[in-house]
Amino acid sequence: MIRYKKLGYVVLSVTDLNKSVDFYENIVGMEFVERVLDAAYLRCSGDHHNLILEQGEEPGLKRVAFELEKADQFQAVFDHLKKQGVNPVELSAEECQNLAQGRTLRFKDPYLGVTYEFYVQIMQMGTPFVPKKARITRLLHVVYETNKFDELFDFFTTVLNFNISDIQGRETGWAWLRAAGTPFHHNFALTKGKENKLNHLAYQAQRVDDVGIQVNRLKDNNVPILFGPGKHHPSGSIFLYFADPDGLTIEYSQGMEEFPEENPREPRRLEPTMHTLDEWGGRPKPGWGKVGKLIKEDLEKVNQ
Ligand SMILES: CC(C)C(=O)/C=C/C(C(=O)O)=C(/O)C(=O)O
Ligand SMILES: [Fe+2]
Repeated sequence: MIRYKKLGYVVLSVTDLNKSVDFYENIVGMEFVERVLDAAYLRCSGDHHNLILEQGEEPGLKRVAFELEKADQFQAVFDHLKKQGVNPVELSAEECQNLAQGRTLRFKDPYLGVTYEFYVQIMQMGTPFVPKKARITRLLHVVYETNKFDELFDFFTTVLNFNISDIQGRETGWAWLRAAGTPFHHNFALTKGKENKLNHLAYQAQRVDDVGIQVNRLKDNNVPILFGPGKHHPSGSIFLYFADPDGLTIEYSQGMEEFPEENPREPRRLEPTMHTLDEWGGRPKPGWGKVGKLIKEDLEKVNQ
């Protein structure tokens, strides 16, 4: 079965590339690596990229990329996805080189048509990532709102080998999932909704101080705070949500629960209360999770 090293990066479509590069570098705290035509690569680790921003018509999520645990698993994963009828496409050596990655495959989930990418051996930069602003340590998770909750839940847990960390039942369904091999409470989460859209992206903040520092940086730069600081009951993390230049919801998350590989705790069914949402009693602003199209990519263009 598939095992993962981490959630590696996402590709976002943004309406003003220059403005968004400035935001993700100087407000979120990533490091700009390079720009190739209408795409900008940024990092928050030793990897060549942990975020690709692409100039687009509307803001949204174009691709979610996971690094596989080991390079020698690539072919078995490709064959597994093919057997599951997911129709993976392997990128050409030239495409992979352009992406500064090793072997790379892409496929679409059969329900929302979002593009997923599994890759190995991303280029390691010559110098370590040194946070200039708040100490962010990784891209932590992606959360969708979807009206295909049950289908996606099954797809991630049975086909893609994601473990269930917690669920929240009934109409406000939530599921927090972790890719097999990774320790964090969730690197992917789903919430039931009327639409199919990106709810938010989260970066891990190293210390509580980094959340506090970010509150003041957002205020000093007139960046809208959408929710928090607060404390999420599911992962126990302290959170702070804010809007990027297009209104996409970005989260700083500190102190997320980590699961051991051996004998992890059982998933819980959490009560759908405001306490689950924020143990400190806060409420999200109307803009929270509002903006973020799930943008379908044309996989036929891969390798053209
Ligand atoms: C908004 C829901 C109900 C919630 O509680 C979210 C929890 C967490 C967490 O516990 O870390 C998230 O970060 C999340 O779902 O993204
Ligand atoms: Fe989150």
